[in-house]
Amino acid sequence: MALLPLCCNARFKPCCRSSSHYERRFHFVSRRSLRFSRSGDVSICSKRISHRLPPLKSSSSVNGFPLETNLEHFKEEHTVESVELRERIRKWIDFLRSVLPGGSWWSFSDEVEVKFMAKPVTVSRALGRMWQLIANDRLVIFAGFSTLIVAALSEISIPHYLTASIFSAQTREIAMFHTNRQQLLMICSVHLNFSGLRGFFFGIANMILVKRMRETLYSALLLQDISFFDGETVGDLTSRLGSDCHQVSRVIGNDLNLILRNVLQGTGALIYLLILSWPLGVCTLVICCSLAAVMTVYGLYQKKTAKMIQEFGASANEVAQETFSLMRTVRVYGTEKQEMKRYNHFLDKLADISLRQSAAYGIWNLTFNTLYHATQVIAVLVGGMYILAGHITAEKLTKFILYSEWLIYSTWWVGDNVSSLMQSVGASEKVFQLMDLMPSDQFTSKGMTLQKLVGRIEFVNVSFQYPSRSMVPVLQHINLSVHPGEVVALVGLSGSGKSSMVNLLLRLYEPTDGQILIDGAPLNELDIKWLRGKVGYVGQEPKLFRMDISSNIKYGCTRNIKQEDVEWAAKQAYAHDFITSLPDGYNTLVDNDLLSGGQKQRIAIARAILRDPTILILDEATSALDAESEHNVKGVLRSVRSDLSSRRTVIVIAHRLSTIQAADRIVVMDRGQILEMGSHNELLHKDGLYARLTRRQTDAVV
Ligand SMILES: Nc1ncnc2c1ncn2[C@@H]1O[C@H](COP(=O)(O)OP(=O)(O)OP(=O)(O)O)[C@@H](O)[C@H]1O
Repeated sequence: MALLPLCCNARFKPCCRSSSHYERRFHFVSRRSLRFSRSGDVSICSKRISHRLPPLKSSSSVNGFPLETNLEHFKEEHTVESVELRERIRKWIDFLRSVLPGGSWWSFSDEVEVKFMAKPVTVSRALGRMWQLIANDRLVIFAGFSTLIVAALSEISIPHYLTASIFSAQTREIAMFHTNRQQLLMICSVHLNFSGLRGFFFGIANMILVKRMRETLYSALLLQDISFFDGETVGDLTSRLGSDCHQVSRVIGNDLNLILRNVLQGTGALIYLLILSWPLGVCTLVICCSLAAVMTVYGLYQKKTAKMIQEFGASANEVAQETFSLMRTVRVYGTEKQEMKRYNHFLDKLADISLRQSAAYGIWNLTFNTLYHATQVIAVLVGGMYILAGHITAEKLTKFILYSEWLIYSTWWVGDNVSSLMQSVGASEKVFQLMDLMPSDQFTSKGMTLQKLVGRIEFVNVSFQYPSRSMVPVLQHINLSVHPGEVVALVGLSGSGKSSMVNLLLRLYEPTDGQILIDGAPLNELDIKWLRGKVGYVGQEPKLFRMDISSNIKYGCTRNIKQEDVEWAAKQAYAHDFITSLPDGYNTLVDNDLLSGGQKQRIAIARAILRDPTILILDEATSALDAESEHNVKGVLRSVRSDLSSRRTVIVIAHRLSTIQAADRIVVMDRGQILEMGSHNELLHKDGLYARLTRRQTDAVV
């Protein structure tokens, strides 16, 4: 029985230690004399031993050990074995008790580390939501259900005509036999055609539903605040979009379709049975009701397990996604086994739940078969007596047995499909909860646009902390004014809040206090889409999209862009030469891993330049460039400044202080506050943090 070790792991932690563990402890008691037997360190079992042992007396000896001590030792060993045996038996009894219906083995409550459980959704609400999604294509659904009704009713008539044909042949009623045979053929062909159509329409309905669900969920996720993504993992979200949406979509195409078919056929069979013989019909109905009661319990259990499987599946997915995306780090640090262990942790959880799910399925099957055979036994016993008494014919009893089988199988199918429906509803909870998330204010409110953006930026007493770490102040009372066309550099130690200032400027987060003004207008009152169209941004580790280089450079640019414009921007970013040296030039499909960090940065810089932004933000944009490229990109900054017609405000963050010496103003930050401000020479003269950092970098180079 493989069940026991699993159950021990899961539920009997205090008892599940290996026998060698106990052996070690008991030997410890016997060897170190009774002095230690009452210490707190020794378990209940060892205390029991200590009560039974008589005091030590030393008279004669064998092999240098006192004889009585050896005898005592033997007794102790013997007692230890019997205690161990009793302990094992107790464990087994506990286990058997726990696996009885309602026992603790079936419950998941305390051992599940589900990260995020959504609010429970009722079946009617889930169906209502699905109907909303598919309502525009209701014709397909109506066609599906209409063909289903015809197919189900024609199928349920088949046993009647089949039996009638056989018995009319047996009684040599030739005319009746031909009529029955023709009707049977007609009914069979109606059933075949309509069940084909039913499959077709429900297949289409399924496809439409899964597409709508994914569209709706994807767009709901895309419109969330950036802080939402701080709290969710990519693996979890892709799992909702992938397997969960697929599972939920089964509701209409599979579960409802089959439930309705079987309900129709079961009802038809029951009516027919009651007409044939009402006492036998009532017996079968009672059995079906018992089956339905067991099924309800089973269905609810399945719903619960489905939710857990969904959560743990998503967690496993998350681990795999993270490992694959960091494969180079994993390989270099040789942590394959560690990653396997992390993944296995969730696989074990899944296996544990699946084990209980399978056990529940086994019990359900056993119950079903018992009840099913009970109907046959009752039909043969009672029906046989009715035949002997001449109340019914053999033909009627045959029809009865066929239809009672049909009824019981329909009930079974309904149960199976209801439990599958419950699983789908379980999977729908998180999907619907994510779908119901309100889009970020930035997308719902229409802000104002300015006639012309000149690029004045003001931080007025801005304080900020990230929503995911609301206790840690990241920026405190920042006051900074950047003039149009000015190049301002932000420097400071790592974690001092430079990127956070840029995040606020891009309105990826909202300040917790104070406000940011752009050309004198509060940032949160401006149309953010319009503003972002006028801002160029190059981040610390630019990630490129899996499309060709031209498309990557054009990405997000709303103007009509020609190839010459793309090449111009690439030349400005000193990317043209390396792009043209690639076999497919600008048509090269970008794969993040096949380009160097510096090359990716140059493409990202070209993308920012192509937008011709009024405000250009460079966050460590040249960190991966070699000295020559960096010098050239600095040239781009200089040319931006000297070309009066295209003056733009530039905010640049750099750790390499040589990069920003030419900036108009350097802002030195420390622990979320502005410490110093001025030109390179002024700050050197001040001999503060900036001068210290510059000296350190110069020393490091020397
Ligand atoms: N998304 C986030 N959620 C919570 N805390 C964050 C987040 N991003 C940054 N932080 C925290 O905010 C603080 C400031 O980070 P920030 O990235 O602004 O520093 P920085 O000066 O740009 O550092 P670096 O020079 O290393 O890029 C750090 O303590 C960091 O841990």
